[in-house]
Amino acid sequence: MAISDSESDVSSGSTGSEGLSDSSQLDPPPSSEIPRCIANWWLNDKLGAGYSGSIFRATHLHTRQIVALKVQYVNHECPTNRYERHLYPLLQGGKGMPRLWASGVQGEWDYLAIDLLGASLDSLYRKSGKDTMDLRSVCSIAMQLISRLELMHTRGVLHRDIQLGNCVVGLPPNEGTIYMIDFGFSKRYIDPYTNRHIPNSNAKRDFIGNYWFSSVNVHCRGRVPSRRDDLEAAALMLIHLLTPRGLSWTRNGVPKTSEAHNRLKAEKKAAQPEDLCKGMPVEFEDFLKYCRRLKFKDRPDYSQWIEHFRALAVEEGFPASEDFIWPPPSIDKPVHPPRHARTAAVKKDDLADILNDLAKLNMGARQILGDRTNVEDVVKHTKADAKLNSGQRSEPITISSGSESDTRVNLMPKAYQLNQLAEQVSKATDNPAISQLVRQFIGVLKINSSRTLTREAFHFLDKLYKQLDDPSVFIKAKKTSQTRSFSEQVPEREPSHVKLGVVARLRQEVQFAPNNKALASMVADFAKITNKSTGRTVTKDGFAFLEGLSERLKFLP
Ligand SMILES: Nc1ncnc2c1ncn2[C@@H]1O[C@H](COP(=O)(O)OP(=O)(O)OP(=O)(O)O)[C@@H](O)[C@H]1O
Repeated sequence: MAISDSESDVSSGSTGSEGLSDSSQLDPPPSSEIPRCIANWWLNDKLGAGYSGSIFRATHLHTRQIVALKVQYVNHECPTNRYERHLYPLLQGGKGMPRLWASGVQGEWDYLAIDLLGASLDSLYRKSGKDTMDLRSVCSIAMQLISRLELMHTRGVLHRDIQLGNCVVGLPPNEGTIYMIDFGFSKRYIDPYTNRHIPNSNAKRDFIGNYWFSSVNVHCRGRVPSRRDDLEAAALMLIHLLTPRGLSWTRNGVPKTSEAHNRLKAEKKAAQPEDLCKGMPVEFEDFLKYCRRLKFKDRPDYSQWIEHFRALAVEEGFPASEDFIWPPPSIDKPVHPPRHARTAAVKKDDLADILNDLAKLNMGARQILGDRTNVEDVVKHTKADAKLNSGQRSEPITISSGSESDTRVNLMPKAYQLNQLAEQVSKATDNPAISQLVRQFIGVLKINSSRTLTREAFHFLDKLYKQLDDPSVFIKAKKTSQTRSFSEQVPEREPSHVKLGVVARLRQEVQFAPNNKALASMVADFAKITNKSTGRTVTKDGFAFLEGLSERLKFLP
């Protein structure tokens, strides 16, 4: 933890200054090293150290009980033990909350004796050497972390410093449980006397939290933290774990100057959920957006999100249990087969192929990929493996095996997204907006479940078709096209085997479409052909067509 924004000697990225004494008024530093024995606790090995103190494995001299002893110089400028000893009693007995066995001050040393726990997620993840964490582990962390926050919030307490280093696993037999630690920045948000929520305020306040995951509202806008901000921090932490090399603003270490801190804040503030979550299952983007939509005093719907992440794990072929299993079992051998042939993100090989296909589209000097840092990274990593596929027939990427009815519950987030996009596209009044919506549509298709066109996806295409087909919608905002649905147009009788040929042609032609009406007719052809094919699968050519459509819309008046 750091006392001011410009402190640099911290590794966790935590920082705070609210309610802390000015360093110029501090008592002199401790006259001696930490003793081997504090109160009745014999200090063994050091487990970790933070800005304000050190943690030791310690043994009780009489009972032989072993605990983690958090030791702090009593007049430290950031006296977090003093705050934590008042917070722990509120959290006792909850799953994943360490027990406080004793606390006090002896001589110059303030100590807390708490349950001895295992490694932090930060250290487990670092030691794994991987540049992303596996999806099953991230789903487990999501379920447990949201549950822990629900418990803390139900007891009237905000954590305010959610980060990997503050989530630790239990020791056997509790190694599947994730515990919250470090309540040094925690605060009651329910006034114990009035039982009311703390008030909001527009006055700028000192930042308390950590650089990596504190919410945009708290970190970048100086707002008062509430339940939504703990949840947003959890969302950012989960997204960080699934992003190759982590969120971009975490890659340069803790900012050493206030200029560097301002740059970090600007980067965090500008990062949109859809960009941060490219290539991830849609639940993560949905979750971040949900947290950001919450109002200051809103109670988050914890159980809904726990169930979304459980459903995601199950769809991936993993157990529904939230237990954290580390190291993760091989992803080649899920406990039961996935209900869909589905991966968390676009497979690296597929992605390289799709991007190669796109690169071959004649778009002149225009940059097709824009600023898609994550995608570029993945492409860089797969460069060696990427096959040039010129002249190859386009193959379906994946085929759905389940019927729509037996997957409806698990596909709720996808269906919801698609319905929202359909709604938005029917109200869009210019081509750049439609282009953006098509891009989002592609994102939802690629990352959620099998890449089939579901009923909701057809609904979106239908609305898109209508909007493109009727130029009058652009004259008066909010007018919705009266064009008939493409499914009502004269049906074509093409055998399913022509699909690949038609979509490949569409993909080529879309870049030269002279106007929206021509694009509308292409959308109708694409939807009809895909509807007729077995499994209604979107092929690589299909995705290239949609990408080309989105690009073309940017340049048509
Ligand atoms: N109960 C515990 N059992 C085992 N290890 C622990 C325990 N509590 C903390 N640790 C270890 O010590 C590290 C620091 O703990 P903690 O975050 O509570 O201290 P801090 O001084 O508040 O740190 P920071 O300044 O990083 O916030 C943790 O990341 C963890 O590795």
